Amino acid sequence: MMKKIIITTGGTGGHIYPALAVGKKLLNRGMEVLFVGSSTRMEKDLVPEEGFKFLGIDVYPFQNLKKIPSNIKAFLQAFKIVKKEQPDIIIGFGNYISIPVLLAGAILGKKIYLQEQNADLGMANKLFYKIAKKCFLAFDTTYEEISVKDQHKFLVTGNPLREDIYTMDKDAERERLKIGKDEKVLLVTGGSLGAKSLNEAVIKSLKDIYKDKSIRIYWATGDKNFGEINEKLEDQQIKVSDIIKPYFNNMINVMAAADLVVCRAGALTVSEIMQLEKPSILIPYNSIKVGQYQNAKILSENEAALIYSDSKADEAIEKALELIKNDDELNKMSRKAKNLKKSNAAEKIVECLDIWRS
Ligand SMILES: CC(=O)N[C@H]1[C@@H](OP(=O)(O)OP(=O)(O)OC[C@H]2O[C@@H](n3ccc(=O)[nH]c3=O)[C@H](O)[C@@H]2O)O[C@H](CO)[C@@H](O)[C@@H]1O
Repeated sequence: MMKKIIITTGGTGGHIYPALAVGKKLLNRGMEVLFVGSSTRMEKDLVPEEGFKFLGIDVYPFQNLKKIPSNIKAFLQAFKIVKKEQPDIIIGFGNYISIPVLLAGAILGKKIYLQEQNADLGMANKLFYKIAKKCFLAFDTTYEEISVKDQHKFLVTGNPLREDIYTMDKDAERERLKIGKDEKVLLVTGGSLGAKSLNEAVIKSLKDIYKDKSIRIYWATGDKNFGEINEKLEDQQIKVSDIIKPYFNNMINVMAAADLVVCRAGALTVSEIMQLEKPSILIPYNSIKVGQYQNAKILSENEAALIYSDSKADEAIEKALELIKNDDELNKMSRKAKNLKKSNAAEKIVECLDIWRS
């Protein structure tokens, strides 16, 4: 009989893309896959666009006490879904959004698996790993921090990335983007939501960057800031073209073509940097809650990246413009990033799931 898997996740690209990567592997191997996420956030569009069945529940961050009634409702919605669908397993990809389905799954005695994208275990995964069959980790450092008695619950696989990244070639992508032989590509990205401080720093230097014909910038601004940025650039008489966009659907291709990446330290971006062997300058989002500094440290402690604080975003851009001209240093950083990569995580995760016996 066809096995059924519920995947639960949402909120940001960093939680959704790895879930989609695993979902696709499962579909290809003949499994039935159902996604459950928030009815209001990115996953409600992203997941169906990728051809998956999606059910939305009305879940909100648990710190928001006003939302308690709504979250009770979300749990009841999740309970109904799990009871009706009778999945063989449930896989949670972190975020508060995954909590109602995982809780329902636990009560109904379902096999639970987890995936943690970040260096530090997030709240949802901390809550559930003890009852899970396995929690798949992106980074070795996370495993090393876990108490010895719990380590058997964890397996380091790397982050599941979009499949095409594993065959991506820098020269081919540069050709496709019509990048000249002597042109240096600087990619600036604030993650799936954009980064205000980073955007402001870029605006300040954009005229200089444009003047320097040897540098081509690709800049993902995020949706929120794009309108405002557009106005500011118009004031400076800079034309927004296809290299400055709120969001790049072809981010992996642009990153493959890049010589240097300046970005936040979301876990997926960090894993993509490793996979594509890119030197980077990281400006972690400065909320302790999301743990981006810990992600950034993995690259910087291995000399593959430099870290700047949010308040030093201007300096980070200045440094980027200097570093991008230093091939020796870029090559060295690239080699260090290469040492950290862990390929084919989705495949490894799927192999470990207890669904292959009839
Ligand atoms: C503010 C916040 O809560 N951030 C969290 C969120 O990050 P967030 O979703 O911002 O960041 P990630 O770097 O993990 O993932 C972003 C993903 O979106 C893609 N992308 C991004 C921009 C773009 O224009 N096009 C595009 O395709 C990237 O290639 C990447 O695959 O989830 C991550 C994974 O749990 C966490 O590490 C972050 O701390």
